[in-house]
Amino acid sequence: MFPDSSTCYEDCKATAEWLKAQTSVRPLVAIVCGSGMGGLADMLKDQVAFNYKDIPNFPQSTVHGHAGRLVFGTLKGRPCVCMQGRFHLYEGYAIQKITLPMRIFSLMGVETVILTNAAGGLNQDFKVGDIMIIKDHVNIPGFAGNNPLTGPNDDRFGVRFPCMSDAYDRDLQQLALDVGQELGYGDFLREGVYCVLGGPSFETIAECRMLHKLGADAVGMSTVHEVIVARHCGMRVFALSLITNKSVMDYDSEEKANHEEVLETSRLRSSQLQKMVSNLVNKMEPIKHTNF
Ligand SMILES: O=P(O)(O)O[C@H]1O[C@H](CO)[C@@H](O)[C@H]1O
Ligand SMILES: Nc1nc2[nH]cnc2c(=O)[nH]1
Repeated sequence: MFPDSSTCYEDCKATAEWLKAQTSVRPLVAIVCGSGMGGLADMLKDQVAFNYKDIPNFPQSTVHGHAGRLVFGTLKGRPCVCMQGRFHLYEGYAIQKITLPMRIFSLMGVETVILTNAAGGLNQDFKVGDIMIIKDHVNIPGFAGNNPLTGPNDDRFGVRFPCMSDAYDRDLQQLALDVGQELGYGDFLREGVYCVLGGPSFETIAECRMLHKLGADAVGMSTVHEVIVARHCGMRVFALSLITNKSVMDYDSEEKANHEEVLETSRLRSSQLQKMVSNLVNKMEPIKHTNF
């Protein structure tokens, strides 16, 4: 239940210092690539990349569609770091371990985190290929006490009881909507509530019906844990879901959720996702620094 020692402040600091010694890039923005969305990292210029296996204290990616590389570079002239592959609870890592990169990024000076994910569409108005800007979340593992902040609180990261009603930055949500409209994406741009489950099994029909009734528009197995830790460290958060499949809500349906469809939808939307994220990064106001 409690974090293991490899997730403590000193180890996060050691990894942040190790990375800072390997690259002169001082990222202000971190981008986390969802399943099949690793192409987002290709947008970075002057890349310096590390395999996760070479980074001290970093977990390894085990999921198809998550390459396991940390890529530094610039996007529209702004220093960024991109996780080409994230970690999920179902891979067997402690929840504190899968969120460790957020703390390392914070210690490196990152101010804004952009998270992307592939998700099933619970909202019946959503279509496969829709991009949903996340305005809120439902943390089902958290209901059972599986929260990444479980254990002793280290005040050097943040407060014991962080607020989550402002988890998703409203200005960035509006900016993303504007950017999407300008790009002509209005037909497939949505807003909604993301629900995280532990996975790796996809949902039953009864579970999908229940989650929809609870107020969730999309369901997945990631992001929320990272958001909680990023907010705990005081970073600004923007997140989006690509609706890669429609959640099965009907006993007459022949549809079956599967990871191949998830990856294929991500591939088909990769160019629009890249344009949206790069334009968002280009237009977002810096928090403290004025030199980018
Ligand atoms: O959330 P990301 O990493 O995009 O991955 C999503 O896609 C996988 C299922 O196909 C699950 O890991 C789910 O969480
Ligand atoms: N839990 C869950 N995760 C997903 N990731 C992509 N699609 C889905 C889905 O339908 N359910």
